[in-house]
Amino acid sequence: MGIRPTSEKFPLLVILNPNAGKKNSLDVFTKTIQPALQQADTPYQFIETASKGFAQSYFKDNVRQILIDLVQSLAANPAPGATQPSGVGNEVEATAATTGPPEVVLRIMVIGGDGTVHEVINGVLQGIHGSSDSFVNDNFRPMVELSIIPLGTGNAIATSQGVTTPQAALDRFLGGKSVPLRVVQVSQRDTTPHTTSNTNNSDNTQCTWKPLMYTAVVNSFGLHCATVFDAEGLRSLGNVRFKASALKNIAFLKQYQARVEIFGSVQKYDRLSHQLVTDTSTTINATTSPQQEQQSSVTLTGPFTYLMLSKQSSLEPGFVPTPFANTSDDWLDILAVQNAGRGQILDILGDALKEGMHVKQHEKVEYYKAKVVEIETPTQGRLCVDGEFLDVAAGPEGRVRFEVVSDPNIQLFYLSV
Ligand SMILES: Nc1ncnc2c1ncn2[C@@H]1O[C@H](COP(=O)(O)OP(=O)(O)OP(=O)(O)O)[C@@H](O)[C@H]1O
Repeated sequence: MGIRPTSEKFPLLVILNPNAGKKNSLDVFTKTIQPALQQADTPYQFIETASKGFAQSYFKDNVRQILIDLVQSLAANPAPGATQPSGVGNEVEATAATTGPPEVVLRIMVIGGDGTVHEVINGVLQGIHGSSDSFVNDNFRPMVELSIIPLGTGNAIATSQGVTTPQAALDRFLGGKSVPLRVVQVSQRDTTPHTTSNTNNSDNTQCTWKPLMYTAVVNSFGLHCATVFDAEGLRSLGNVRFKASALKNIAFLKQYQARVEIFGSVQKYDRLSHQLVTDTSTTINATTSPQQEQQSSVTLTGPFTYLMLSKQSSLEPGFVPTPFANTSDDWLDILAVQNAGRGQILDILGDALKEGMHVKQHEKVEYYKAKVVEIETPTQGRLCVDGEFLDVAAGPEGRVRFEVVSDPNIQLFYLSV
């Protein structure tokens, strides 16, 4: 995919999905974003996605060269007082980086929705770590700063930061402030005996995990997953497609069989004190034995009506299913509703539309903050992972693991706020 920025074009890459949301992103870019960038004297390279998967492939194929160009450009023209960037892989000779980490910031403006952001994140990480020689390490660790212009349907990441219009997002970008954007690794049980050192022993046998992708928004099972799945086929309805799909799935409400296990540290929402309470018996510390680490701290046996594992508090303006979720913390927020009837789930979702009242009010709502969660379904099941779908095999071999990543070589992302 030919286009990539050259050093004189830095510091900004703009990637635009013309198919997102109301399909007006190109228009908004031309009328609002482009003039503002020109006025702010911000040079940029523009990339328009041509199809689903384009953004991911683009970054997978090009991010290495993009970073090399950026490092060379910074080395040739260092900002006054800036730390010199050190080398990337073998291509760039290490420069005299003697104090502090290299300050290499790759800025990417994403014009579209959460699906496009998901592709950018996964493409960047595949490009950096996909080949045998990952070139990001303690000596070279760039920041990847995302500025999201919310022109998708839900825009969960931007909405969770209180940004609901392109102009507000543009103002945040121009303001230059950013916070960490933490991602969740999604892995599936690897039944072939070899590879990763990432082990867990949830059923008392040695188990390895095959990383599948990273998510930054929401993973779900049950009603929410079915709603997103059916809404894909209703794209022609525009933004009301989620409501139409949700109503259909509530009318024909199903309960979804699964077993959910939370490992390690857990906080649970306590409806009496109205706060999150840490279960100290689950806290992992120096005295925790490997056996204790491998036992689940919480097990939910279902059946589930609604199950959501989220890094964002809001999925669209006003809809706040996981009100304590924080883009920048290292927790994964879990909303679990087991075996609820139609009236109960309507009440719960109605209150989630009132800025997250459901957590305070409904006995059927369980709310946790966790680090590692595993899901297993007794029959073939479907998970929604940032708007994509993962069909999982029945039983232990289809088990899926969600883990907020602590590896600094993965946690490269920042968000303009
Ligand atoms: N040029 C294109 N043509 C068709 N689909 C595209 C194109 N570029 C990207 N896509 C796909 O469009 C899908 C929807 O994009 P995106 O998520 O950005 O918008 P959305 O679904 O409207 O918003 P949100 O995810 O915030 O609800 C993504 O799966 C993305 O891969």
